[in-house]
Amino acid sequence: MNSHRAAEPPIVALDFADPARADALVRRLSPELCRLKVGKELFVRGGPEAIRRWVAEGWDVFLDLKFHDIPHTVAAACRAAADLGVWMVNVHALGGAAMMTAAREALEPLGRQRPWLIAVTILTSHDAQSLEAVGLSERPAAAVARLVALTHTAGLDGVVCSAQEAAAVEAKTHSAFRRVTPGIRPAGSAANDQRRIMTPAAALAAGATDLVVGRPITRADDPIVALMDLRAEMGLT
Ligand SMILES: O=C(O)c1cc(=O)[nH]c(=O)n1[C@@H]1O[C@H](COP(=O)(O)O)[C@@H](O)[C@H]1O
Repeated sequence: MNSHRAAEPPIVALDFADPARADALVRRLSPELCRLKVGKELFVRGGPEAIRRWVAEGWDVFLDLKFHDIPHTVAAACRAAADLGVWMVNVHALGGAAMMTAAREALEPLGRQRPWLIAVTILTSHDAQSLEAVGLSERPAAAVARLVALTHTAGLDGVVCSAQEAAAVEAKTHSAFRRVTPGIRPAGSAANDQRRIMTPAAALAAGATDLVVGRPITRADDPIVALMDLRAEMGLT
């Protein structure tokens, strides 16, 4: 457990159909309170403009497009993400070692300016049954462990996994290897389509380094109250 270290601010998943609504929420937040995640829906609807603006305003933006393609294409896409000034970018570990290595090598020339590069292991919406249906007959935790090893060997900065696997990831890598965990659900909130979930406090206790939270904040009656409650549960004031 990383109790000796203050938790990093949560990452708010801006999964909105209307870019103006995403911006309206961002206007009520501050970079000291949280980081921002832009995923497929907002990016396809709004494009890179808002990202450039938020980065210029001092926000840490995680561009979550989960690249998964041939190495050349993914490397070029990661470089394009870096050119937007984002703080973190992700690929799918299932794209393989050559793809992840190409992504890392595309970012390396940027030195300290480069974004963190992490790999999604097994989506938090999967359980053992749905994994089996796509041909992965191992338990989610075993599949995550295999993909963590591949990601670590490829030299990436961390993984996206469920908080249920965070402790095992830390044990197999090192404490600075990021364990970015979606599927965070405060006690009593709806799981929605997530299957491998944990509460914020339990996720931190299990060794998650970066908590990703979407609907429990963005669909709350008052997103600011929900964010402050989340921060309180994380031990942040
Ligand atoms: O890479 C991600 O961010 C991600 C990986 C994963 O395995 N599961 C997962 O839910 N996510 C993202 O994390 C966010 C979770 O949102 P909520 O389920 O609304 O809290 C969504 O934007 C997902 O796209």
